[in-house]
Amino acid sequence: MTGTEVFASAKINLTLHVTGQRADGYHLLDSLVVFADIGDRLWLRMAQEPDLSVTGPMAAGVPTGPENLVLRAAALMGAQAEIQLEKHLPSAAGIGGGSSDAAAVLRALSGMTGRPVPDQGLALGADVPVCLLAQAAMMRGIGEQVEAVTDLPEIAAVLVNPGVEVPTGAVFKGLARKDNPPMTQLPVGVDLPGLVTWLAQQRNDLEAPARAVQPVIGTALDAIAAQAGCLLARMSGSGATCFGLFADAEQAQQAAAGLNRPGWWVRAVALR
Ligand SMILES: C[C@@](CO)(OP(=O)(O)O)[C@H](O)COP(=O)(O)OP(=O)(O)OC[C@H]1O[C@@H](n2ccc(N)nc2=O)[C@H](O)[C@@H]1O
Ligand SMILES: Nc1ncnc2c1ncn2[C@@H]1O[C@H](COP(=O)(O)OP(=O)(O)O)[C@@H](O)[C@H]1O
Repeated sequence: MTGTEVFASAKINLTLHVTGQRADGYHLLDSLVVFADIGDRLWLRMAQEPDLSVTGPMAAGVPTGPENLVLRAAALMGAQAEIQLEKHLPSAAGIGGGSSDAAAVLRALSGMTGRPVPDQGLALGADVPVCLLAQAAMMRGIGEQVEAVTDLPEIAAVLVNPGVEVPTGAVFKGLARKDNPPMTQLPVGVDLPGLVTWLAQQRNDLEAPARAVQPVIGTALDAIAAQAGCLLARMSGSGATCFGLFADAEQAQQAAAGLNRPGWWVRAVALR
């Protein structure tokens, strides 16, 4: 399909602290979010009726009806669009695939129609505002407070999804405590060693409940940590995708080769 092409990059929560819960059940977060140089590709154009086709290596199981977040994004913008979505990111994986797709459509349709995006797209999901920004950010509230972080170093990393889907709501429900401490202050102008030292003192509070739902997450984290040069291994979002950080792209690529297991999705990436 021809039309406007947009890119929806993978979102990675380098940290994810759950610091409270609102009366409506949504949790308060304190998270440092970055984006990878891999993602889904979309093409869209205005049409008489909404239409969606989903292709690509990770298309299996992705809804093609009006529940798909890209069609919900078009509806939120009051636009009729024909959309082709080429899925490269695993779904229900803690890397915001659907949210990033929705944000890419909101951004494109806002540009095409001149209409502002209502409420940063929060109605489509807590991860949509940060995906709309699509750059390193501190994310707070339930996800609606996003503040760009412009002085992070680029980080070589490997992403590993051990082939299981994790439903976000179930992981939040499994939290033992909802009132955990927030992140400590991120040092200004931090370099990679300083960032890794700081990250090692932060947490992903959803890791324990996600591992209870899918113990293979622990296997993935151990396998990443065992790769030569791995500086830090953590889970992103509500899982199951985990990441390892490395000093350079060559080490991340070697780690990716070492993590090749049947059914695992493994990619060497740059995070920024
Ligand atoms: C956990 C995070 C961290 O970035 O990432 P993912 O694991 O989805 O990638 C996000 O907060 C997920 O955002 P998103 O996937 O858009 O969530 P939503 O559709 O709004 O909510 C799905 C479910 O997660 C729970 N939820 C989500 C966000 C939040 N701040 N508190 C919650 O309790 C609610 O139970 C909700 O019903
Ligand atoms: N464009 C989309 N891409 C992937 N999943 C989608 C999309 N639209 C709706 N979904 C639904 O959203 C669920 C969560 O997918 P996703 O947004 O990738 O999760 P996460 O934010 O945990 O990575 C999927 O199981 C799928 O049914």
